[in-house]
Parts: sequence; C-alpha cells; structure tokens
Amino acid sequence: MRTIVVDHPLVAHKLTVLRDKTTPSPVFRQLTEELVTLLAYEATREVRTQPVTIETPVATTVGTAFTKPTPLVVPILRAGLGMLEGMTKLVPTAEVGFLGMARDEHTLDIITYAERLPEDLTGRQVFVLDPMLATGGTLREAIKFLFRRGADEVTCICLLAAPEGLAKLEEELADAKVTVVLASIDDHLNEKAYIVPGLGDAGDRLYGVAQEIR
Ligand SMILES: O=P(O)(O)OC[C@H]1O[C@H](OP(=O)(O)OP(=O)(O)O)[C@H](O)[C@@H]1O
Ligand SMILES: O=c1cc[nH]c(=O)[nH]1
Ligand SMILES: [Mg+2]
Repeated sequence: MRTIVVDHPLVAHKLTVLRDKTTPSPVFRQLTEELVTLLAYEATREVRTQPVTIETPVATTVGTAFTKPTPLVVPILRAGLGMLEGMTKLVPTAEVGFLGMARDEHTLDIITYAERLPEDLTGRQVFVLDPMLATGGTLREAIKFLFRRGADEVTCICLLAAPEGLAKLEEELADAKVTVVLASIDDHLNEKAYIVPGLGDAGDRLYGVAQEIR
C-alpha cells in the first residue's frame, strides 16, 4: 500500500475553510468538490491508458486514451457522494458504482446497507471516494469487498486521515495494490473515534445536519 499526501497551497487553503465550523453546508459541498478535483489530478497519475491514432485538422498523430474497461469510481455513501461530482468532472467517462456503508457510532462496527456495483470487477482499476479515514474500518471493508469481486487495483481518495487508521490499513494491506491519496494526515483520533483537528462529521456537514462533537 502507498500513501500520497498532496502538498499544495490550494489544497491547504481549501481544507482550512472546510475545517472551519462556521463554514455553511453549501460552501462545504462546493469546497469538497473542488478539493476532490485537485486530489484526483494526483490520484489518476497512473490511470491506465493506451496509444490512439487520431486526425487533427492538420495531421495524423498518436494521442492517449483510457484503456477499456474504463475506471470504476465508487463513492461510499453518504459522505463520499459529496465527492462524486469533483471526480467525474475530471474523468467523465468513468463508470460509477455505489457502496452504502455506515459505522455504528458506539461499537464502530461497519454496516454495509447498499451495494450497486458490477458483479465482476476482474482486472478493473477502481477509485474509492470517502472523505474521512478515521479508524480505517470503513475503507478496509470497502477495499476487501472490491478485491473479492476481482478488482485489480484500488485507489482511495480521502480528504483526511488519522494516523491510527492509516497505520492499521497499512498493516493489513501492506502487499495489496492500494494507494491512498489524501489532503492531510491529522493529529489523532479522539475517544469517539473522530479525527482531531478534523472537520467534524463529514456526512452531516455536507447534508446540513446540525452537529456538536466534543
Ligand atoms: O474510518 P472509520 O472509523 O470507519 O470512519 C470513517 C467513516 O465514517 C464516515 O461515514 P459515516 O459512518 O459517518 O457515514 P455517513 O457518511 O453516512 O455519515 C466517513 O465518511 C467514513 O465512511
Ligand atoms: O472525524 C470523523 C470520523 C469519522 N467520520 C467523520 O465524518 N468524521
Ligand atoms: Mg457520518
């Protein structure tokens, strides 16, 4: 497993506004979309391509096209849905599948409540979208699910990770073809398994649910 933290002033600035608890939902959604586009630029650096011959108005030339089958993008509901638009802006021909997962806030067990993915992912390059990697439980379940379906390679785009969750994932997926692309590795997890300093509950902030986390 590889971890890439995107170090860029635009990412750092947008993330700072996102973290601010006074940032309202419409701005939070907009910034999430913009951040994903910036992270996706880095995350797609190794997207599979092949040479293609085209005619410009002036000459014949060899360009670059995505290899078929096209990449599969999988947002993890709910919060990952807020990242989908930012990703498909950059890769509009990608296929999109969905995984609905939630962690029980008390036991931290992961519940998979929805799945709409191609049955056979053999040989597919998959991009998973989820803003928060906290304990890492959700991402671990999602990645294992995709590999069981035959996925060849999984790239996760997240906004924030806690070092504890990232370390656990690295330990369990050391030899797997997994890349995690992030805007920041934060300081730690608190006793409720929230990322500190973090940005709060990403799903609630995206979809306008009032929250008070302490
Ligand atoms: O690393 P973990 O400890 O598993 O936590 C991370 C998960 O928690 C959040 O989702 P949540 O369960 O709150 O669901 P939601 O997106 O519907 O709010 C987040 O979007 C991740 O999916
Ligand atoms: O800090 C956290 C941890 C898990 N899920 C979130 O939305 N935020
Ligand atoms: Mg949530």
